[in-house]
Amino acid sequence: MTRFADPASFAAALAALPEPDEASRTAALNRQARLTKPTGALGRLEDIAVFMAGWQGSERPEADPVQAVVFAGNHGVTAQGVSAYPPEVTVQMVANFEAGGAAINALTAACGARLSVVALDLDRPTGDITREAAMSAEECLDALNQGAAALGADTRLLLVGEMGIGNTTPAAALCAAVLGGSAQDWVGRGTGIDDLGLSRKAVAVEAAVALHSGAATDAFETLRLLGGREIAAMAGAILAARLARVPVLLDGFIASAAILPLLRDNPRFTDHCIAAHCSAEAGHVLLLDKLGLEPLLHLGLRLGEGTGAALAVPIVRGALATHNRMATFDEAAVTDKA
Ligand SMILES: Cc1cc2ncn([C@H]3O[C@H](COP(=O)(O)O)[C@@H](O)[C@H]3O)c2cc1C
Ligand SMILES: O=C(O)c1cccnc1
Repeated sequence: MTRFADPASFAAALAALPEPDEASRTAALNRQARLTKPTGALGRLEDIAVFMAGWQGSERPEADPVQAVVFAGNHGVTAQGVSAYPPEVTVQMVANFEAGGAAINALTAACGARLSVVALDLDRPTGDITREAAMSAEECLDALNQGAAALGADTRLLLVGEMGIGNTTPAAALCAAVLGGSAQDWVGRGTGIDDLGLSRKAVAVEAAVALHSGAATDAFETLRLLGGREIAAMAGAILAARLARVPVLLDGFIASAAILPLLRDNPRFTDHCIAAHCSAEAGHVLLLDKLGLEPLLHLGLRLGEGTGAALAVPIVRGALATHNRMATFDEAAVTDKA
């Protein structure tokens, strides 16, 4: 199990990422070329099968067990009036996840994924990022480690989601700090905030970036100063998945923003990630573009929780079903192209 002893060991892990197994990738590519279909006719499903083969180190990879984890955290920046809903909804939704009543419960049941929920110190919101650091180094390290610890030993495909009222604000601040641009480029309506709320949100993001961006020079400090507990936990889980060569289906704007500081420190970081969808949150299109990821789905979701990732699981299952079960030209006695 991955555990980061200190910020330096987190940075060291990020600097030495494992790569996919080239022999398995090549074997999977060769198999795709022999299956009974015109070359390339399964489009992106072929890429997904080869991607899974490389990370799993197997010519015929499997998706199961598929594991979904929802991380929950609270945010001091909600004091700035940046969300349409009150912060107590975070803990109430954790109870709803545990009772099976949230969208992610329905969607993980529908796609055949195990679901667990990790609530991170909900009674201790992070610092208001417009005024202070979100977390101390100890708190940030703990959140990263709780994320890393959530990865199941047998997981073959990881889905990471979040719940945290106000968290589209730190997510936008991470984007503005790492990628530049104005706060307006990165803020969106989140849970459905009105025009006045949206302008308060832009002001909050601007203030947070002005206060912290000079010190937010590496992934750890950026997550610590501008992120949140569930944001750091997602980053920790996605890094632990990489270290275990487990591919990740990325969810929406917040999950994508969580890995942005890691990508800045290691430009190969997203190699084990598939963007499941492009959310309706305004900055997500631009963020995915900067991450170099092409989303599988455009469904207008703006929920988080890992819902978009769960909806993409059947696509991965379809990719592996065709890859593993189709007959080759030889097996089916079908004439290949000349
Ligand atoms: C009932 C409810 C369930 C949710 N599930 C996810 N979110 C989503 O909305 C929040 C982010 O939006 P903002 O930054 O505007 O607060 C996060 O908790 C996110 O997971 C929810 C929000 C609500 C209200
Ligand atoms: O894209 C997301 O993940 C998102 C968007 C709005 C609200 N909550 C989550």
